[in-house]
Order: sequence, then C-alpha cells, then structure tokens
Amino acid sequence: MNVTIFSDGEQLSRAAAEYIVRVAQEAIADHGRFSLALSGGSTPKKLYGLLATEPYRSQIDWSKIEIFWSDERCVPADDPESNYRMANEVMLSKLPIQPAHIHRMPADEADREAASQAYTQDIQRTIGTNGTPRFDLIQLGMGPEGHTASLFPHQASLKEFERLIIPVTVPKPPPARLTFTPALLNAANHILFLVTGAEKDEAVQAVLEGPDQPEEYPAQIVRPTNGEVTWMLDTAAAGKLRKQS
Ligand SMILES: O=C1O[C@H](COP(=O)(O)O)[C@@H](O)[C@H](O)[C@H]1O
Repeated sequence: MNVTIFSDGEQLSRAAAEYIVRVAQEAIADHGRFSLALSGGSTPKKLYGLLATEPYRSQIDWSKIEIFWSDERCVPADDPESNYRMANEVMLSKLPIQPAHIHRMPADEADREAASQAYTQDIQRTIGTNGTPRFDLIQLGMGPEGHTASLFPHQASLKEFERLIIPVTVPKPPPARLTFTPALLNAANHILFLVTGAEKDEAVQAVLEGPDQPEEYPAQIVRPTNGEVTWMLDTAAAGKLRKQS
C-alpha cells in the first residue's frame, strides 16, 4: 500500500491527476482500453476538473476510456445529489468521450435489483468477462465514519462477496443507493483513495494504522487480491497518523 500526504487539496488533486494519466497510459498500451470507476462526494471534484484541462487532458486518449461509477444515489441524473451529475458537469461534458463510453449507474430505476444486475452485465460486457471484471482503476473516497463507495459500517453489504453490485439503504442522505460490493472492488488492478479534511483524521488513522475492523471501518475491506492500493491524503486528514511519511 502506498500512502502520500499532501499540503492541501490542490497538490493532492494534481498528484491524483498525474497518477490517473499514468495508469490510463499503461492500461491503453497494455490492452487498448482504460476502465475507470469514479466516486461521488465532494473530494474528487477538483481532480475531475483538472483532468478536463491541460496539461492532463491531452495526455489521455479519451476515445479509449470507459467510465463507470462505484456507487450512486437513487436520484435522477440532474439531481444535485447525483454522483454522475457532478462528474458530468466538471469533467465529462468537457471531454471528447463518446456517450456510449459513459456508463451512468441506473440507480434511479424503480427496480433497484434489476438495475444492479443490468449494470453488472454492462461492466462485464465492456470489460469482456463473464466473471468478476477487473477494473484498471477504481477511484474511491472515504467518509468520516470510514464508509467507502456506499459500504457503511455494520451493514450486510460488507459480507457480499458473490454479487458485484447491490442496492443498499445507508445512514447518509440520500439513503437509497447502488454500490459496488467488496467482490468487485477487490478484483481491481488499482485502487486510488482520495481523502481530505480533519473530520476524517480518526477514520484515516484507524483504517491505516489500527487493527483489522472492516465492520467498523469499511474502507479496510478494500484489499485487492492482485492489485495496488494508493492513498492520497491532505495534512488535515493525515493529522492523527503516527507515521507521517
Ligand atoms: O456518499 C458518498 O461519500 C463518499 C465520500 O464523500 P466525500 O464528500 O466525503 O468526499 C464518496 O466517496 C461516495 O462516492 C459518495 O457516494
């Protein structure tokens, strides 16, 4: 696991953009495509904006990218709470990506089980497998209580190692969501956690330096079988870490 601490959100976002450019170039050189799952929340907004501008924009072949989301709130695409809406506004609408390569999670459909299955099949078709797809990169955030994607403490979703995407009801509004499960997260080639803010310092310390308690701190469940995990933190989020380098 790699952990890097940055002086502020700007430095962190620039490092994250450089990291994504590198992983994208490697994936495209290796298998002709870059599969990327985005998160929601506020932390990645700066990063997404940077990716749509120079010097990052021209370093990625956007015709080879396939964009998904690791979780989504069950709201329409134009709702202010929509993870898709945020990424679309600050990044996707500004880039030359074919609409067919932007795979919005259909979380606003009435049948959430069917929507989860349909999205699973969309990922399998796109990445080209009947089994568990291996994303090139899943970018994640973490909440102050240690949730990641929409996997929250003490929920049954933490024990879901069969299905890849499931509907969940979570304690943070809006409660109805779809989320990647540990099974899908842990098949990834690269995981990038972006975490900022002092309100997350205790969870950061517990996840990175504490005992194994994924039921308490779901971010701890993210341990790819054959992939690399990178954490990028700002100094506030890293404030309670005993090891500061
Ligand atoms: O609800 C969510 O929260 C997490 C963390 O968001 P942040 O605003 O604290 O950065 C996010 O990663 C997840 O995708 C989102 O649905």
